[in-house]
Amino acid sequence: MLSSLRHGLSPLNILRRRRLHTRRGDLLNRWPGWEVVIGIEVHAQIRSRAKLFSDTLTSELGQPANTHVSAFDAAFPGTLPRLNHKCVDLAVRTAVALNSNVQRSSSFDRKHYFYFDLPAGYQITQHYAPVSLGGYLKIDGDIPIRIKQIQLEQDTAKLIVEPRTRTPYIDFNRAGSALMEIVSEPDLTSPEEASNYVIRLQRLLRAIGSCDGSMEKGSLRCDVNVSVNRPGSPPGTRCEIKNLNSIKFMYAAIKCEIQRHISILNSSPHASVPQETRGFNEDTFETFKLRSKEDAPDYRYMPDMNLGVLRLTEDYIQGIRQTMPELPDAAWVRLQQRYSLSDAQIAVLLAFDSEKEIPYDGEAFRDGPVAYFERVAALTENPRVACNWVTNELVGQLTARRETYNDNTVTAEQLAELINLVRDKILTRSSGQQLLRYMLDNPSQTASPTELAHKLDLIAMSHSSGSASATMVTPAKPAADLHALCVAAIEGLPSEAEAFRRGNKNVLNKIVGHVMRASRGRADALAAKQALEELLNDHQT
Ligand SMILES: Nc1ncnc2c1ncn2[C@@H]1O[C@H](COP(=O)(O)OP(=O)(O)OP(=O)(O)O)[C@@H](O)[C@H]1O
Ligand SMILES: [Mg+2]
Ligand SMILES: [Mg+2]
Repeated sequence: MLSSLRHGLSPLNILRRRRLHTRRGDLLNRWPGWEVVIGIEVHAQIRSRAKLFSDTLTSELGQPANTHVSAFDAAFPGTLPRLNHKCVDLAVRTAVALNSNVQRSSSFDRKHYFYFDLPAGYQITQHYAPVSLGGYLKIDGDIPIRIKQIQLEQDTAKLIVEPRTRTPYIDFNRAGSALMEIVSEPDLTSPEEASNYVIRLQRLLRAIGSCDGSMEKGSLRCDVNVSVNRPGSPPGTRCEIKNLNSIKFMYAAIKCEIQRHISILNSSPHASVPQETRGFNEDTFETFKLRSKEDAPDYRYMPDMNLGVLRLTEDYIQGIRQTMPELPDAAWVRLQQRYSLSDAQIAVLLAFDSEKEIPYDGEAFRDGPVAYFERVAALTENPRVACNWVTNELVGQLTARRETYNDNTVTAEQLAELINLVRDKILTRSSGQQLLRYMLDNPSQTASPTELAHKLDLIAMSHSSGSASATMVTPAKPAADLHALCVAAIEGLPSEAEAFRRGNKNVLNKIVGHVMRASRGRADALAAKQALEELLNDHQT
């Protein structure tokens, strides 16, 4: 423990680290006698308004087909590419966030293949000299997964096959949009780590605004390379599973592929896994062969002579470095240290934060949930309580309404005032929740929660007139109300009252429940309990 502390690890980190290492070990035991090696190529669509080499606007999913196409995107003869620097900015931003070495000079190459989705017959990519080399992304806190390179490339058109007539249709909206291919080294050792890597990468890309990270919308797609080997032997032959578009499918595909490799290798001492490119069948949850290494296309890579060398100055790279926002790992540490939030609270808050809208072309972000929480925390006394209101109540209610943070209409000032009303016992927690619901239903940036609480008759009943509620505001209904409700409850439940008087103290909860229901949540359970006890005991004497 001491030596770990000397290395700057908190006891919590040590625990987490131990758990991880045992977990890594446990996972290895799942396939006894085998080691698993995984490397992932992530294709991330760059969040830019214009495409990579034309000034056509990029499209959102669901926009009418073939409405975002320029002559260049459709490969009309005589059209020339012109590099969109906003895309370069965002790729460099990504490289910096991944601790990768941005190359002072890089270039573009043509990768040839013939398919309906590629009008020019080649894709412009960075084969020989990518924009960035090396780097790493930490998963599970402290396991670095090395990045091999980041390259810029064009996206293809979209092929849509009409299932009934099997007629292929092509939508060129996506053709020529900018992608970053982020290639990892083969450092991942289990499907869990692979999922974790992609989730972390997704979060990072969203935090810096270079990609919206949505696998559902196809803005983030993964090719996963899997091999297995005996411990101590060199890595086995990799198979690449193409185009996985959800974490769930990626996880299943890797598991299935590991088992397939192991059963091939177990089938005879001389068996070997053939190198293949495979697909994943989302219905059977199995991978299937697309092509073998022998029939792998010859891409005939060659430099694209229409594009010069991309040269970046040190000043430019430094400029991007200086505009980096806070990254998720740093935010985690800050939230922990400044506000003493629990791991669970931070996890929810950061997950919620990733719901914020991603601006285009690296424009400034609007404040997200973390900044919102911090404003609420500054106006209230207890950050943990503030965080609970943001993560449980606000997130909970927005989720129940099928909304996200971007739909939230309650200002930080309003939520803080509401929290303080509950803190001062002017509102019970349940009335606070009701008030929040009302405020979401009736958006108004100027409404005062205190006034609304009066208007809606939500002010807490208190058994003592000297309570905070009496000093802060004039309760619409005085403490007498609670008294009256307690009297009514005792009258309404005579046998329970009798049981209590005979010494059955548990029955009091039932009477309290009655009062709480009758008060529509305005009564404080503890105050009701005390008032009932006083009444029942008084009557006894
Ligand atoms: N033995 C192995 N087992 C699993 N993954 C591996 C192994 N060797 C390499 N990889 C991974 O395979 C991926 C190779 O990607 P890379 O883009 O370099 O080449 P490629 O797949 O041949 O090219 P393309 O971009 O045309 O698909 C990397 O993520 C790398 O980490
Ligand atoms: Mg690749
Ligand atoms: Mg590949």
